[in-house]
Amino acid sequence: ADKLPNVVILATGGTIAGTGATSTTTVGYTAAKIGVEKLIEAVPEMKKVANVKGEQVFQIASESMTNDHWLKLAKRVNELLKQSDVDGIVITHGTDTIEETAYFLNLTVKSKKPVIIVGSMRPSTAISADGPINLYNAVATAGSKDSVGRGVLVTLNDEIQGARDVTKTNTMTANTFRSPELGSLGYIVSGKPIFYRASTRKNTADTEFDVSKLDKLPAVDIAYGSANANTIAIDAFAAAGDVGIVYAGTGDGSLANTVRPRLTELRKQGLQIVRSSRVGNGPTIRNGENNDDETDFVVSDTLSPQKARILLMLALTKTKDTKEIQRMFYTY
Ligand SMILES: NC(=O)CC[C@H](N)C(=O)O
Repeated sequence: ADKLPNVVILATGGTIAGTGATSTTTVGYTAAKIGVEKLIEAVPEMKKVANVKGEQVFQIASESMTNDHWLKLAKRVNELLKQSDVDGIVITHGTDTIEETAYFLNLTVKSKKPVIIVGSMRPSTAISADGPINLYNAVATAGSKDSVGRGVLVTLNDEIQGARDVTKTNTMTANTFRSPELGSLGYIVSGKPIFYRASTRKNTADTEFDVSKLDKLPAVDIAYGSANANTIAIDAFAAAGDVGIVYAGTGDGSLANTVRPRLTELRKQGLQIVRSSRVGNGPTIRNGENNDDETDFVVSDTLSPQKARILLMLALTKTKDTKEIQRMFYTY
């Protein structure tokens, strides 16, 4: 018989480690309560698909995830994946920012070995809690040779999503994770991942980013467009010393005539401006709703504002050149 793969579970908190007052409490529970050993004990079936070890890296609700947490996590993942006795990693995580951590690691993990991020929508104490099956599926996926070289994956609800395109689409339901338009990558059927597609964008071992020597990331924030838009938020970001702003514009990243001149001015002062969209689907197109060559802005392509923030931070660790940064947004 084949030897079982070695999978390390890095626990960070979230609802998967949450507890509610009663078995019918599915909203209004407390996230990030249960430790990694308890999570592992709750799913003895995992031992049939992998040798599992656990590490508690943080114990937080994922809305409180920071750049510093990401740097620490990426460094630990890279350390572990260098070990010949580690075949794959599972990260348990709150669902609110799972897609951001997944994309950050998709750009900063320097290995083709599987990295799977998993969470749950119901706390561990709920009837039909989704955490245990999600964790089992994640461990099976992390231990599978079929998962090698596919970038960081998010697995919930028997589905496999790619880090670049996945997003939380529903505040409450178990099937909240989708990759709208561009599609999920596959399913997990009775503990076996089955892949149907892959993103054409570069990831993990094939990226140009290296955070191993960084202890901080460039300051980048997101401003949100709407009717009656003003410059209060972007002025504050600039005053606070941000080096980049992602503007979640309306439609195809369109900018109100009350906003465009100020963004253009900030670009001249050296801030990097990425034009993205609040719509959630479709590309923000270069020289579409704005003359980006003239204003010297970058467009986010199909990245959501929250993922554009991540790529802009990493891009700014390498270059300040707009053309180069735009190339990165078409590469990752
Ligand atoms: N379903 C969840 O995991 C949400 C709980 C919490 N807000 C978090 O993201 O950690």
